[in-house]
Amino acid sequence: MTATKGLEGIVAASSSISSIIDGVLTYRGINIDELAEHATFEEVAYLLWHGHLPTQAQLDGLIDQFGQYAGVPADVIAGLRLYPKDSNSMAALRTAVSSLALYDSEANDMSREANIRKAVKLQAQLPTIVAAYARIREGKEPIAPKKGVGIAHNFLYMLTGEEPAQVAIEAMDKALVLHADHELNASTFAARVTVATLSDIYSGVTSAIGALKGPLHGGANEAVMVMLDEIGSPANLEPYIQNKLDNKEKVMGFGHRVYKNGDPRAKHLMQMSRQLGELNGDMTLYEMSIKIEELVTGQKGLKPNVDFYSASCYTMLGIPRDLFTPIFAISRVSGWTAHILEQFEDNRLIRPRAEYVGPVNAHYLPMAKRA
Ligand SMILES: CC(=O)SCCNC(=O)CCNC(=O)[C@H](O)C(C)(C)COP(=O)(O)OP(=O)(O)OC[C@H]1O[C@@H](n2cnc3c(N)ncnc32)[C@H](O)[C@@H]1OP(=O)(O)O
Ligand SMILES: O=C([O-])CC(=O)C(=O)O
Repeated sequence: MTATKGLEGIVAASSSISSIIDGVLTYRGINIDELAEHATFEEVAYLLWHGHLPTQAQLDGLIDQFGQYAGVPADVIAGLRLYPKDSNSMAALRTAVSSLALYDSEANDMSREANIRKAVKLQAQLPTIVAAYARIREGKEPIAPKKGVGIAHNFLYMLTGEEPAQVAIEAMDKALVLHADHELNASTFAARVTVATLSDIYSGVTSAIGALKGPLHGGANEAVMVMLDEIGSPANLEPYIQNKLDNKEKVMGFGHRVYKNGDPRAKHLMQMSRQLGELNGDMTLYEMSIKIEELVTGQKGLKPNVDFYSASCYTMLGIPRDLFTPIFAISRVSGWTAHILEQFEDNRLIRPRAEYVGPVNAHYLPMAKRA
């Protein structure tokens, strides 16, 4: 038995949710470029869960359900108030999502109907939790969700307490569409491994949030902004990046396990970054990002991934950098739950083998004989 480090190239599940074939990403067979152009996030969530785009009535029904479920149990909000104010925002989200199960009477109901309902609940409640935690740690009161508006609109509203500009809603909505699913990425795999033991959907999503948090995965979007902040001004950019490249340090937001010729989502985020810069009348972050891409791609051949331009976009939308990865989770919970539902449909325990490289023929030593 020989291990493949990082399971590179291993096909570990069959799925009909999203595909990456020859560098083209589709959700249920629809090219991401078409969805980024035309679809709302609510349509995409429906598509991922049900396998087809919703009719108007189905879409209205889903938005109604989001309105019905977006409130978070008072005890979960009370819990957020107890977390240390400087908690990592993904750790706070992971803890709060895990606690949601305690207040859901159907948390352990494994029927498909209950699981679909819980997927919709989780999708509705994650934005409420992220916005509430962001406000609580600043000493502000959480804002109750609105009914009848989309996830992007509601999230921005709950974060600021103000009616968001249409352009901000559209940008956030497109970002959510672009992040919704991505085949067997690490967090989705974590979710599938967890529920393949026939554990519940809350456990699966909690595992997924833990996996998304890391800087080699979703946490890279925050790390990109840390890097842009460290660079500070365009004059420092070239020496900063050159130093990283010379020292073989990773430049966050570049490279990908599957895409070697570029991530098809990055161009949409790059365009959004440019447009937001134009609207704000400040092109600094966009131009710095373009320059970093020129240097890293020019010298290493590495292309930006989904996390690179999302960092400048979210910053230009006025979002604090440690909410970038929680926003990724707000979108990806649609994909995680679609994969959990798919796993339950044809489940088998996921239990690979390890190549043993430890000592052999070792023996128990009495305490007195140990060094
Ligand atoms: C939503 C997402 O999860 S998208 C990915 C987000 N993560 C990041 O942006 C973090 C930065 N990128 C990386 O760490 C990697 O490219 C990953 C984790 C995305 C993919 O990792 P892997 O497929 O395991 O590639 P691996 O890390 O082995 O890299 C292969 C080579 O490219 C180099 N490399 C890969 N990414 C980068 C990078 N961002 N900057 C500099 N060098 C890099 C590695 O150092 C390695 O070089 P070597 O062969 O000389 O040792
Ligand atoms: O697929 C991956 O490995 C990471 C990624 O881009 C995503 O999860 O969106």
